[in-house]
Amino acid sequence: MTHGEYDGAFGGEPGGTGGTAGPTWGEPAGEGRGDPFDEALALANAAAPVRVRPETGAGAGAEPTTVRVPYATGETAAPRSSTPGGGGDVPYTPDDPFSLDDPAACGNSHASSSSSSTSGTYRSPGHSSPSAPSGPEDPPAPTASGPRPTPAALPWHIARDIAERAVPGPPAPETSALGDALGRTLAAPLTALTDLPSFDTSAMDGWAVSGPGPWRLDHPAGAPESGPPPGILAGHAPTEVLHDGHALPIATGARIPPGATAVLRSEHGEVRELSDGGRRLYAPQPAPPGQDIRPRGQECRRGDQLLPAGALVTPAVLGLAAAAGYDELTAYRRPRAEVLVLGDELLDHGLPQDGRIRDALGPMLAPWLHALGVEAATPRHLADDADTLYAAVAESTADVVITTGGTASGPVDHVHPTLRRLGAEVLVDGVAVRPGHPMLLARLAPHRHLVGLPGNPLAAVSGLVTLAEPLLRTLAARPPAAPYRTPLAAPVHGHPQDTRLVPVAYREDERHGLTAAPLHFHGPAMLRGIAAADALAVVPPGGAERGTELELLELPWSAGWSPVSSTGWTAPGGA
Ligand SMILES: Nc1nc2c(c(=O)[nH]1)N[C@H]1C(S)=C(S)[C@@H](COP(=O)(O)OP(=O)(O)OC[C@H]3O[C@@H](n4cnc5c(N)ncnc54)[C@H](O)[C@@H]3O)O[C@H]1N2
Ligand code: MOO
Repeated sequence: MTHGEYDGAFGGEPGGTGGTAGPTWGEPAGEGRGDPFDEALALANAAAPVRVRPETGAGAGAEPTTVRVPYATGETAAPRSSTPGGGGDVPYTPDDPFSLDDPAACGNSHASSSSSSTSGTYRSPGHSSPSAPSGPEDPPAPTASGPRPTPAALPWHIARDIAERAVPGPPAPETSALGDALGRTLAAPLTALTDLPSFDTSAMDGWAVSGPGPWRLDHPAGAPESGPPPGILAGHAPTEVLHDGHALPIATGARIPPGATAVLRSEHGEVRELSDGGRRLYAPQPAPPGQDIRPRGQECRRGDQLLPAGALVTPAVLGLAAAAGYDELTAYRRPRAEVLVLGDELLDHGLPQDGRIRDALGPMLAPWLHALGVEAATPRHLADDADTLYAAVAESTADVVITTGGTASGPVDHVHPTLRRLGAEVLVDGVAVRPGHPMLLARLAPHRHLVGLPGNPLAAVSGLVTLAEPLLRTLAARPPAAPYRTPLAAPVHGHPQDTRLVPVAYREDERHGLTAAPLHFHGPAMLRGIAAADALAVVPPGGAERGTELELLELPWSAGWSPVSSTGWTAPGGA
């Protein structure tokens, strides 16, 4: 299929994105403080210009050029064709900043607002923590419209680092019933409460034998005199000693009787009737001592560490813990997230009509959060109303409130004004990443945060993996995914200054082995690419050639993380 998706994600004003005209946010840049975290936070609130242009690569040395992107224009670039199938995207041409899917949304940086006003209500990290919001009635709602001061977009890796370190660690661990621990992180090592197996166990159906054969087949004590000997079944606790030259039928998993030296599989032995009425067991091969016996403690001894603290409780871990004698586990509780979907244009069912579209984020975010080990209540769709948003955020009891939409500076983009009204401390206000650069992270109270995802659906995914995932990972005490790099199956063009996150699918390549093939339909308003993707490739400014090894962010369902369903948490005010 030939199609021409091109996100055009790099028109606009690169200099603006880089924060060349950053206003004062209350505290100077943290030069010389030594702590990269403080410095990164200072970047987010920098008074001084912050440049994110790469030192090397395609954008190196180039002066930022101002490219005006018509916001509402009749001009529409004709779809370009690109190579069918595989991947790679259309090269960036600086004189044509138009996106085929949405020129305005991506071309023009949110940083292009040139207001030099300062924000007295944003608090820099150096200020004392804001108190928890008191209620929807105070203070008054500021208006959403009008230019917003230009924050400095943070480099993508720094923004992720800030999100990961926005909380010092997880809340205190809890002890829960075994099943409730699924998807959580162990707060203490899993130590065997018993030997495993806890007794010498038959590994096969057959006969427990003592010494070399042939063996006289005993009739177990208490068994009926007629009929085949029932033998020792799993769950029995044989006490009678099996003497040398004797055998007893035994089932897989049954406890080996005292005196037995081996197990002979049923298919390896033959029973013959004797003239005295007894029966004898013959085997063509000898039964060496220990054959088909699982010795007590073979897997572990009581007190052995089976898993370290910090291990993710997967279904397999639940099984191991049960086998090792656990009824409860002590693990970090799942962080609670509340998703607030903003936008009067959104429909929750049926076909898009009359300028209204389906909400693509509500159905996507809750299960995505579950896959990250987060307890996410059913997303709430809020009207585009400042007071409604203020009340919902102020009253939320979630560890992390995740909003979608309303991050830009349109007439009904209420997220920034609401944060100012709440006295929130903005930790990240814009990230040098495409799509999704208007994403934000704010501290509402010492242990409550808000992640503002842009409304364009792939931009929201970008915000989710950039800011929400690292924050929630720290809250859940989950380790970061192991760094993963894979060669590109096709070239990917880059933004001059910003990182790009591009959906990719794994493909076998004759030359490079397993590769990441860039997918089409990666425009900020599109989900078609990500829905077919295994991962997001982190494309550095300037782009990458075929064969270049790029960092990949695997999607939760391809990385093998355990999905966890929501377990009955209902957000206050939630349906
Ligand atoms: N003057 C400027 N305008 C915009 C800029 C800018 O820098 N200057 N940035 C653009 C970029 S980039 C993005 S991304 C968006 C972010 O906008 P918001 O976060 O304020 O989101 P909305 O305006 O509410 O919506 C944007 C877009 O996404 C659609 N949307 C919203 N929610 C959903 C949903 N749940 N499911 C499906 N689609 C959704 C919405 O209808 C809009 O089409 O701002 C640009 N503007
Ligand atoms: O175009 Mo925006 O980059 O979707 O974030």
